[in-house]
Amino acid sequence: MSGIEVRNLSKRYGSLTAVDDLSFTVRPGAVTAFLGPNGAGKTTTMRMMIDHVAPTSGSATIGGRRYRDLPRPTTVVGAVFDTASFHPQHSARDHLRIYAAMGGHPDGRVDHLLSLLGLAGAAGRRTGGYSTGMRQRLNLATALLGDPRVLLLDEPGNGLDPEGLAWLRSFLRELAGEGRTILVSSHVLSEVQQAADDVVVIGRGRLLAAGSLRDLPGTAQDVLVRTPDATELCPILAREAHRVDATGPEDLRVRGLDPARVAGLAAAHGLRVHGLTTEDRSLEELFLDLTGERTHT
Ligand SMILES: Nc1ncnc2c1ncn2[C@@H]1O[C@H](COP(=O)(O)OP(=O)(O)OP(=O)(O)O)[C@@H](O)[C@H]1O
Repeated sequence: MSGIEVRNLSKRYGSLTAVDDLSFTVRPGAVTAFLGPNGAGKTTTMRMMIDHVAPTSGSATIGGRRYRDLPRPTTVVGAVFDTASFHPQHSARDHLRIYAAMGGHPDGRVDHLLSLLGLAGAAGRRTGGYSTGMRQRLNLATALLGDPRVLLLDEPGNGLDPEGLAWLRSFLRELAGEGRTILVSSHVLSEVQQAADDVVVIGRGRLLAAGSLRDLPGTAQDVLVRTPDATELCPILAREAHRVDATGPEDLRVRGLDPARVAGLAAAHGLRVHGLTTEDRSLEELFLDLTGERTHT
């Protein structure tokens, strides 16, 4: 088993609570998007998973063990952080050889990874002249040296162009298809949405939502109700719905109830419904709602 379990994890820096009693799991064989606006605590959480930062309280385990208790951690977990840097005079091949030697990984992994990540042609060039996209690929190659079952990627899409992002998404899907556990953070949902099976959303260090993308409340559909009896119907729907908003004198937007249930509740109370339509909500909207970066109308 190589899932990640985060339990009541907190990190305080003086009076600032960067991570606030977080609990969630990340399963193998899936891409889990770790989402939250800048400063939400994503990097701090991921760094606590690999002992770069000591938790104030709580724990993070990988396959049931703390990182420090793993016998050869780089064969279990590969991590890529935004701040990773390379010696500008070293070529990508030099860089990977050094890290392979340090981790005790076979030298043969170096050329394998260079070609897997599309860097074979540039392998002899000094990394000082690499583009952002090439650096991100080299970061990934470094993390994959130990053929780890778990990958922690902190904002790997930063600075990538649309083509690079598309490549990254399909690469992550491939890795998850091999049964690996992939946790990938981003503050831009659209970067990872198409690649993700699951999401963990945090804001100000706290968990806002976690689970399968499909099962998250609100990712399905909103029901738009046109009714002259909006005032009466609104509180009735609100008892069962996730949320009901009056969008006009005769219009309600209902989240978390299917159209048949909305119609059924109206009929049961003798209230009139003149129109019932559904509207898909994008995860982007859900994300903005959850993180409070947009007030709902
Ligand atoms: N070493 C530190 N000392 C003090 N405060 C810190 C430290 N590291 C992080 N913080 C603070 O903790 C909070 C969470 O930061 P963190 O980098 O984990 O967020 P993030 O979600 O990864 O954001 P970003 O996407 O901007 O990296 C921020 O307010 C940050 O300023």
